[in-house]
Amino acid sequence: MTMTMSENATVLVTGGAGYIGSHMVLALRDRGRAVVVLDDLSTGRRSAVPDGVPLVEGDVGDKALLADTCARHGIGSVLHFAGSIVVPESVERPLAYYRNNTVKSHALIEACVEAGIGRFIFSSTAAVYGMPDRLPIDERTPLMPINPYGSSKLMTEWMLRDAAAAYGLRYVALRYFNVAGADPQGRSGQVSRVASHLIKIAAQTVTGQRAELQIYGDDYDTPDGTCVRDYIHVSDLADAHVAALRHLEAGGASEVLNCGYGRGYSVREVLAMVERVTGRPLPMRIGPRRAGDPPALVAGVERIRRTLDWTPHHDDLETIVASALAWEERLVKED
Ligand SMILES: NC(=O)c1ccc[n+]([C@@H]2O[C@H](COP(=O)([O-])OP(=O)(O)OC[C@H]3O[C@@H](n4cnc5c(N)ncnc54)[C@H](O)[C@@H]3O)[C@@H](O)[C@H]2O)c1
Ligand SMILES: O=c1ccn([C@@H]2O[C@H](COP(=O)(O)OP(=O)(O)O[C@H]3O[C@H](CO)[C@@H](O)[C@H](O)[C@H]3O)[C@@H](O)[C@H]2O)c(=O)[nH]1
Repeated sequence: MTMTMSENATVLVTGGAGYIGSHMVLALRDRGRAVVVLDDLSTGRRSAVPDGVPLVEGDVGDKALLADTCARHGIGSVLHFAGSIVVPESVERPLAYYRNNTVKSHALIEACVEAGIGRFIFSSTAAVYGMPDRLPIDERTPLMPINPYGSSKLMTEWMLRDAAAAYGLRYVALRYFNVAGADPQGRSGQVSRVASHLIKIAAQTVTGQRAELQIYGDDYDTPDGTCVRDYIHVSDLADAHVAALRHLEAGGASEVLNCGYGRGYSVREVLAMVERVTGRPLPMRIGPRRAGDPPALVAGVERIRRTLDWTPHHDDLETIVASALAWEERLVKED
């Protein structure tokens, strides 16, 4: 397949040494695209950036570095993953979250406008919806984040909306639901030890790094009393970004799109799958509810299916869980 001019331009992936960003780099490289990573390695790892991919080690809020990087590498599109992601930490340190997620995104968007970079893809989150009472959650659902993390992301969506109107930038904001799993070829996965995500914690428990797992509440108004989430495989999520990039490169309009499968699994269902994959009981107990957990979050996916040429390939809880466990086992062996 021949590439168009815009497909020849290098893609800047901020946060490309992190969990989702590293899968993004793989997805782009697998398609022969030129990629540069900008990451301060605060939670990411140098080893997550494949050989041959330039890593600019620095801060996404550093405008001089951004201008230099964009000019030096001939950047045509920016995929913005860099940020702080731990919801309870955002409650304790809100200003740090607004600085890292909102203020630094402002610097990046401004640098793109100044450099004439017209395509931008942003990692947003289902946390912008807060506690919606109707499922599935479509993109017209009122935006009422209930924590600074969600607010910091929503403010970035708004900056993009307004910058697009004023300066002609085109963007896609993808509101991820629950991202999980690892590269099917075992090239990357979730590396951070300070994990709060259910499937990562289950994998740490299976590999003996934790004695047991706690279910945060079994008295929710859901079929089995535990919270329901829409788990999307990280490689399908990366492919959705590739589709979003193609959409923008083909001249498509700015879009805000949910990114999930449109199906929910309860915490108990996820843990039962972990037990099925390992063939062993998982040490667990019921604990109190975790503050700020909505009972159920399931993506309305009509808009993304209509807008992007995106076909998920790993829409299967067993695949998600098995790939996360395989990655965790590999991490433990390496240590
Ligand atoms: N993991 C999820 O379930 C989930 C859900 C919704 C949205 N998101 C969003 O996806 C993005 C990636 O999340 P992740 O799970 O890969 O997290 P991660 O912590 O693994 O990756 C974030 C990366 O950004 C880098 N970074 C952070 N601040 C930076 C800065 N100021 N300058 C340069 N680099 C910086 C980190 O070193 C890390 O490599 C985030 O923006 C997050 O808000 C994640
Ligand atoms: O040890 C654990 C960890 C989690 N859970 C539960 O598992 C569910 C999923 O939790 P988690 O994996 O932490 O994800 P969420 O809290 O749903 O948040 C994720 O998904 C959101 C979008 O849905 C994103 O905005 C967030 O960034 C991302 O962390 C929740 O009901 C938790 O209470 C447990 O019961 N025990």
